[in-house]
Amino acid sequence: MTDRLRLGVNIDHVATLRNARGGALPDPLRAARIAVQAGADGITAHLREDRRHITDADIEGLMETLTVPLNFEMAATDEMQAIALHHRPHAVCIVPEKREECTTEGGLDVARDDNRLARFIAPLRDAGCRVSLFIAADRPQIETASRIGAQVVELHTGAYCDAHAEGRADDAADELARLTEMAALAADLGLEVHAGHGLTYDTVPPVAALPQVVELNIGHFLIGEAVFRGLPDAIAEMRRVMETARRH
Ligand SMILES: CC(=O)[C@@H](O)[C@H](O)COP(=O)(O)O
Ligand SMILES: NCC(=O)COP(=O)(O)O
Repeated sequence: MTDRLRLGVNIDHVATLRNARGGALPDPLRAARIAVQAGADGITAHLREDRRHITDADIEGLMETLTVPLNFEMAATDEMQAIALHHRPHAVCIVPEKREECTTEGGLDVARDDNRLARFIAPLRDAGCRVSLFIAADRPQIETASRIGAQVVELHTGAYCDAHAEGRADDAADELARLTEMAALAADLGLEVHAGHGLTYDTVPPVAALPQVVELNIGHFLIGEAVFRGLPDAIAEMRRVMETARRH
């Protein structure tokens, strides 16, 4: 298998660090530029409703300066829809959000909220954005995503990564089997398949090796790793690990 797997670098946590002190540093836009120079195919940024990391000004700056596609992550709210329709980023990835959560805890419940989400994504598609739904690797979610007109699904890899990190090898294997089966189902239904959340150098290889997966979005680990080895090197190593897994 030789198809190049795209890497989207999520810069949320550069903004987390900036916001810890207020002010302008470290600058997420600079991180985005460096990520692109280091081999990122796209930039991902999540404008949370509480603006805990990425801000409206960050999104505006990314739209003005990015030379690669922006994957704009947002909740399915009227406020976020208006922002997306104003900027018209390359991709809009709709994610579930709970204000009190530490990070995105699960996938969007597309199966239960199908009618509302169908109405919600239609204008985004009409505006030329690729609509992606961030979902668990679960058959009803994937079938509904396809039925309501999403072009892309991003499979949540958090449960797999958590099981791996906690040494629950059997659970990690089960989660990986689920990702494998559901990536195939999504592709069969004509959906473009992405994956992400919590991926590291250790957990990325089997996900990168899934032939249906064409894009990985990775952030928290890379920004953490950048503290020790620098952002270009952290990203270059991720590319190397992904490409090695893809070749085998
Ligand atoms: C949707 C997703 O998995 C992440 O891209 C998202 O950005 C997570 O939110 P935090 O970055 O706030 O943890
Ligand atoms: N959608 C997943 C993403 O953008 C990155 O998630 P993480 O690597 O920050 O956990």
